[in-house]
Amino acid sequence: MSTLEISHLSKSFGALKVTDDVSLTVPSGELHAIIGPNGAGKTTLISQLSGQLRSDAGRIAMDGRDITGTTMPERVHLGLARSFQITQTLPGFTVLENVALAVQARHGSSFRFWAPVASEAALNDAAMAALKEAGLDHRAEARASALSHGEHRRLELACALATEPRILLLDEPLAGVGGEDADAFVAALRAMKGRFTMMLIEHDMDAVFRLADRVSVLVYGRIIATGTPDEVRSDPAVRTAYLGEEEENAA
Ligand SMILES: Nc1ncnc2c1ncn2[C@@H]1O[C@H](COP(=O)(O)OP(=O)(O)OP(=O)(O)O)[C@@H](O)[C@H]1O
Repeated sequence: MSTLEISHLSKSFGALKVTDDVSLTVPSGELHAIIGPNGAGKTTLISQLSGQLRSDAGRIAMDGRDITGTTMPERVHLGLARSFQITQTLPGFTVLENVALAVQARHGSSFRFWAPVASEAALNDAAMAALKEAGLDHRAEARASALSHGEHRRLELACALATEPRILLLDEPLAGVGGEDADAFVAALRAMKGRFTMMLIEHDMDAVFRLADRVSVLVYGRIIATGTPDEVRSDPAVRTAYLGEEEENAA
C-alpha cells in the first residue's frame, strides 16, 4: 500500500481549465471517492494520476517519491494501476487466460526462469487468486466474450489486481452494471479495502457512501470539500453545488 500525494495539479484543454490546482493526500489503505457533476474533471484527474495525460502544473508523489515525470508503464511498474478504461481483454481467450496474461505482463521476464510447466502453474495460481478476489473464479474457463457486462467489469478488475497494485484507480466501475452484478462488485471492492490504497470515481452515490472512507467533491475542476461520507453529505456547499441537485433528480 502506498500514500498518494497530489499537489497543485492542473490540466487545461485549450482555454478550458479542466483540473484546477487540485491538492489531496490519500493515506495508505484509504478508499477515497471523487464525486462531482458531469464534466467536473474527474476522469481527467485520474488520467493525470495514471500518466495517460501529462499535467500542466503540479506534483504527484507515491510514498514521498515524486512520480510526476514518469510514464504510464513506469507508474504501473511502481504499483499505480488504473482499471476500466484502458484494460483491453481478449474476447477469444478464457477468463483465466486473460488474467494470466496480466500476471505475466506484471512480472515480465521473471517467469522465464521457471521450467515451462511450473511457470504455467504459477501463472494460473496467481490468476486464480486475482479472479477469486474479483468474485469471478467460477467463470475461469468461460471465454471472455461469453461474460455479461457486469462479469466483464469484474474480469477487468481481476486484470488490474493481477498487476499487484499498491494504489488502484477505479474509473466508474459500476457504469452500466445493475442489480446483483452491482452488489457483487461492491462486495468485492469492500473485501479489498485496506489491502491497497484506492481512488474511486463513481456516479452511484449509494455505492460511494457505502464504500468510501473519505470523499472529495470536484466541481469545475476544483475540490470544494473533502471529508467522511457523513461530513460531505451534510456540507451546505456540497448540497448546493452537487448533491441537492442529484437528490432532486432522483426524486
Ligand atoms: N481530450 C480532451 N480534449 C478536450 N476536452 C476534453 C478532453 N477530455 C476532457 N475534456 C473536457 O474536459 C471536461 C472534463 O471532462 P472529464 O471527462 O474529466 O469530466 P468528468 O468529471 O469525468 O465527467 P463525467 O462525470 O461526465 O465522466 C469536459 O468539459 C470535457 O469535455
